[in-house]
Amino acid sequence: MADSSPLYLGFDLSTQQLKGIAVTSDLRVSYEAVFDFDADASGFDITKGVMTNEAEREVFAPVAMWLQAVDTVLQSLKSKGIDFGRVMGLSGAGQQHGSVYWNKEGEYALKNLDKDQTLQSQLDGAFSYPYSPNWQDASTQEQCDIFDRHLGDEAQLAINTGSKAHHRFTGPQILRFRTKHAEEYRKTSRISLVSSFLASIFLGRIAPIDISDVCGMNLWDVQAGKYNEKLLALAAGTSDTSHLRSKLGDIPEDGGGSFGEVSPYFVQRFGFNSSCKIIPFTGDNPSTILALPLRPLDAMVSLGTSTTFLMSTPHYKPDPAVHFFNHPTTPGLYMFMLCYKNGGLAREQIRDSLPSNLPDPSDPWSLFNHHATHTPPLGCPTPISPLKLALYFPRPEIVPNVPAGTYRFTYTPRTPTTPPSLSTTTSSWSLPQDDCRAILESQLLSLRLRSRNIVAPPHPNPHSLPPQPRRIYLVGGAAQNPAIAKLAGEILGGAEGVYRLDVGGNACALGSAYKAVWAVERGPGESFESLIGERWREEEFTKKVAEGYDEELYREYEKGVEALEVVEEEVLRGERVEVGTSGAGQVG
Ligand SMILES: Nc1ncnc2c1ncn2[C@@H]1O[C@H](COP(=O)(O)OP(=O)(O)O)[C@@H](O)[C@H]1O
Ligand SMILES: O=C(CO)[C@@H](O)[C@H](O)COP(=O)(O)O
Repeated sequence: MADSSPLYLGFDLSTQQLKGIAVTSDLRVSYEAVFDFDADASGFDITKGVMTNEAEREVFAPVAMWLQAVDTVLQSLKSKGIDFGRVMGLSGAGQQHGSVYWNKEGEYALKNLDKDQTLQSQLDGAFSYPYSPNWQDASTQEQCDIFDRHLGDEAQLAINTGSKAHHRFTGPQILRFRTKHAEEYRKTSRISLVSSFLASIFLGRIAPIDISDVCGMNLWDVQAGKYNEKLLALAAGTSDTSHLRSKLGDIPEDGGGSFGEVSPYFVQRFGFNSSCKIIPFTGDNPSTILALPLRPLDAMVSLGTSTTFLMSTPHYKPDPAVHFFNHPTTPGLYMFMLCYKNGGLAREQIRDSLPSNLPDPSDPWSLFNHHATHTPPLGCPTPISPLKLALYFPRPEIVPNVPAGTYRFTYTPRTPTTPPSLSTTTSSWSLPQDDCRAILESQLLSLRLRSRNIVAPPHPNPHSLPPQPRRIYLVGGAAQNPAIAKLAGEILGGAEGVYRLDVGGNACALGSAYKAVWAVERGPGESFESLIGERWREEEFTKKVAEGYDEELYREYEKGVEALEVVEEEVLRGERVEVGTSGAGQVG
């Protein structure tokens, strides 16, 4: 007899792919499909999922490509045998901050889709602007300066909206769009985030922006739970904010409340159950923390195109160096985040600079990993050698906010009798092999430096350990890499070890599918943590991939944290630094 038990779908519209995943009520993955933009999209001049205009530091993606991806991922799930009639709820996630500009005709077209035609062919003209600014965009420094000043200073903006102004945040992006593309802005009837854009496609009308993802705009007053009128007026260019407000729409507070049933287009074209509920789609990072019942002091490190460090916390401690968002499901909780632009692609660049003879021809990372694990910590062959530390930023970085470049240093830590010294000479470096450990170290040391306050446990510290996460969960493409897992434990600690989510697929899409399970099956007042926590099987769904805290190494890396602070100050000062995009010898 055919299986008629419920299924729940989750999607992840990230930088390089659209992923779809189906899970059962007991949280097991039953179907998965991926559409890789570079490999599978046709008709778009993209690289790594995006287009660029270097002159203006713009990075953007064609919206029509995402429509092509939705059709294809659904076809692919169907060809794998999924019965969409079993799907009782669906949710999803989008790369954060990106905005989609709809026109009036688009809103009409969305409500009147013909089952015999593709989404792309029917919605190609639905947008007043065909591109979505990508989170890697760095074109809005001028607008960020204005945003940071608007409430007083960047600390005040962070207190109000959870973050200081960032290039990629939607408020500064809308301000630039309104002035640079005035005619397109005038023709814009609605503005979606990437997450609410994807929800709109499934809903057949414009879906509201989600309560967590709205915090990635520099427009939402997190504690007041409403748009900040002054910031809205700044983005709108007028004290009458009603037009921008209606373009953005209202924000429902309940991350689990249904928007309504799936659009008839999907019922007729793919055989969806007409009572399948559309659950608010959130940002890819908020969705990632829903891939497991994360406890306070557990941390997730997402190693995708970007690197993000994520925690769920009841404490709102905004600061210009970090981000706070509303938690996607649970009022009273927040998501703490650090985000770096130069994650996976920067690591790939170093991997690709190595000779091509791999120790394991089936693993393109094998030589990189060999060097990363056979180079001593901080590149120090003896306890008295200077440390090697470098920043690798093929794109302008977020934290610290510095231009693209490779910045290599040697550093001698302070002693009781001598001051520290920093040098830009790289004569002691063996290149490119020393870069392999150095890139992982500087990326992880930055996470340690900036999460110090948030991982500090309440007193008294039960383990008497230095501040560090309890468990570290690695997710994203590079979570498969054993060298990265090992160094994550050595540098970040992890009192209970380093784990990888082992449910298959992709944590972000999985988190969305779990959100749909919770939203549809929850009892009155039942929290996400409680429902998912009861069905979760930690031993089966996760795998320990590294030991975590090692007292000696952890202490050793305190020198690395000290060195990183000095190096970042130096690079921010920019006095002795020549900026380039790759290669050795670009520093002073
Ligand atoms: N074994 C590996 N070691 C290191 N990096 C890897 C490995 N496998 C995949 N990656 C990296 O993962 C990245 C893609 O991760 P993914 O989470 O799918 O990205 P996104 O969600 O940003 O599209 C790629 O940039 C690739 O370099
Ligand atoms: O900008 C951020 C978070 O603030 C990024 O994390 C994006 O949300 C996209 O991430 P990936 O495509 O790497 O998953």
